[in-house]
Amino acid sequence: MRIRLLLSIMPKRARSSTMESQSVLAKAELSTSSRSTGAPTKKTRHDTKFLPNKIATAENAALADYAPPFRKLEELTKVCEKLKPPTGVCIVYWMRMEDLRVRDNRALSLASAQAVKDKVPLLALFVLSPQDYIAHDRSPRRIDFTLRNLQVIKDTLAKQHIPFHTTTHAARATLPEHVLSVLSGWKASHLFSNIEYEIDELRRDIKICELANQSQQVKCTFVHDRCVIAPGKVSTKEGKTYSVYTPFLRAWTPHLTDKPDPLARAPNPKPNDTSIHDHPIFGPLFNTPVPTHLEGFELKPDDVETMRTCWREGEDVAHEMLLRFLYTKSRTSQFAEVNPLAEGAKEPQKDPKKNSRIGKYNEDRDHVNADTTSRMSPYLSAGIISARACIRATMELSEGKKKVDVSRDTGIGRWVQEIAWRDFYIHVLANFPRVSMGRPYQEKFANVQWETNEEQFQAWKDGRTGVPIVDAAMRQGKKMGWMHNRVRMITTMYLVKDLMLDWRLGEQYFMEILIDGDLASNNGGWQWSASTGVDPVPYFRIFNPYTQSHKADPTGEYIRHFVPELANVRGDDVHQPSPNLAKKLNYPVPFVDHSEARARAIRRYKNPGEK
Ligand SMILES: Cc1cc2nc3c(=O)[nH]c(=O)nc-3n(C[C@H](O)[C@H](O)[C@H](O)COP(=O)(O)OP(=O)(O)OC[C@H]3O[C@@H](n4cnc5c(N)ncnc54)[C@H](O)[C@@H]3O)c2cc1C
Repeated sequence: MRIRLLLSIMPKRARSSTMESQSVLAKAELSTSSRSTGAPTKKTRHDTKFLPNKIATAENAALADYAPPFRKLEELTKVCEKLKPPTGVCIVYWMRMEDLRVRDNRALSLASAQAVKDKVPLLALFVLSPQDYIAHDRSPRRIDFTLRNLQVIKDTLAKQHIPFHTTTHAARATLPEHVLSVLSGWKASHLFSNIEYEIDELRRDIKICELANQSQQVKCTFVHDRCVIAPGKVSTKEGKTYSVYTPFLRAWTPHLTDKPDPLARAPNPKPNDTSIHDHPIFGPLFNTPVPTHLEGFELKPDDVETMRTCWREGEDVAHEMLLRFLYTKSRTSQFAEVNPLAEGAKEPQKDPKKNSRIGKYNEDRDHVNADTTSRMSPYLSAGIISARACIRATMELSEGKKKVDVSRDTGIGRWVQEIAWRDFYIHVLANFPRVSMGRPYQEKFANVQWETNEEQFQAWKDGRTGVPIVDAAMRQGKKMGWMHNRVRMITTMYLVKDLMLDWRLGEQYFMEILIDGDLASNNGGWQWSASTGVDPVPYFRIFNPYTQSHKADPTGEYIRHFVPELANVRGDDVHQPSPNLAKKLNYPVPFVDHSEARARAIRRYKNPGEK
């Protein structure tokens, strides 16, 4: 029944190849997507015949949870370690979408060490996979950001005489064979990569390991790099994965002092010999261009400008953003679509531990009317800076104290806890693949009855629900490709509990517009608000969007900026304009009464399957 209800409206992200057959949903995705005013478009898909299946059956999700591909990859990696490949003429580092950096990159560092040991050159590879981007709802903004960063990486590596080759491979099912054939053409003996924990990516790497083990030509090494503490390391006494954050954090913290040191900086790659430029195959790789755009993922012209202003590419920028957060104070003039690193946007603080953005993070982090948070998420989710580099920097701020501050009472400690949330959701993703498969973590809520209302869903996307804080946030997302955490929580809760629309619709939409779209954190956030996830908000604790609005935007400046209809409204009215005022200002009135909607949501969650 639920599926049938969804069919009429539901465009859904797919992560797994063992999905229920729902090509109808996929077709709906192509026809009813979020491509209206202002949002980046996917006008021409790279491959319109590619219609990924959408939601896994409960049985398939349970099977995947029972034997997570992540565990299988770990086992296979051990087998690979024993392989003795024939002598090759190069070593290859395969960069993927979540480790777009040269500094402090474990797989790249290991690949370089192997190249030095074998006295052969190091080569770097990136494969653009448009079908994966369609299946995973990658936003054009994220793809554009990736391409911009790849260009920086190509230039950086070229200075070290390391060629960086970017190719495009259309059919994602044959990506493993494609990568191995590139390696074979280059006569590579070793392949190094950082692990990606999404189910499709894990299955792809498993296939590569299996093929490489069969052929005995290439030794594959997949290493943990994305988290501060690797998935699998933090477990309960019974060896299980934590599904509640607080005990996870308690168990996570002692691992920070493990040996080998999880915070240690991975050495930078060593340069190749300059003679590589004369090599008949490797030399020309220096000249292969990084594409400036990918068909089907082009940005709208005005979006190009905003993305380049708000989210500049490159590792240096990521590190500068971090320093800005650690040493300068937040500004009301910086909460919106401006260059965060513009001259005058920063002002070093005398006592940063108290006065900087991080110093005030504990008190201010939920305020959206200033740039109170780091804005590191686009850089962290694309791996342009490592999470461990962020933690190391907080230690330097704590006057070189050896221990990492994880206290709830300090700004630094609170911020480190947010990085731990990031780890938490990645650990969940690795160990409970069901969250990659469109299933609720808590299967008991799979049958909650959703409304099917395209008009309301569209109004939510467009920021025209008549609830100012929701509308401001949705317009911020559309404009900037980024939203503050607090308003992500408010807007998601509003879609799910007030409008009673399926959380997966919103999850997909966020992926399509955000530049920091990341399956683990996005799914974690959505399932938190939908009360279906690991450690979620209880279903009966429903945000009142108007109370939340006062707390998040105490001055109303954020609403006035993003909702120009309300630009001249002062006082409480900006949070909840009366119907008369709304009419006068050509601003919508809400679709639902909050207390009635709240009662409806509680009823439906209490009795899944019933209206
Ligand atoms: C519904 C929903 C969807 C979200 N989708 C994403 C997403 O696609 N990508 C993404 O990176 N984050 C996502 N988050 C988490 C969070 O909202 C953003 O990481 C944060 O707003 C980014 O701003 P910042 O870098 O200034 O964060 P800061 O407050 O400065 O935090 C520092 C870093 O900690 C991590 N972090 C902070 N809060 C969380 C959290 N709740 N869960 C996981 N990691 C966290 C991020 O890497 C962030 O950059 C989502 C949250 C919700 C509620």
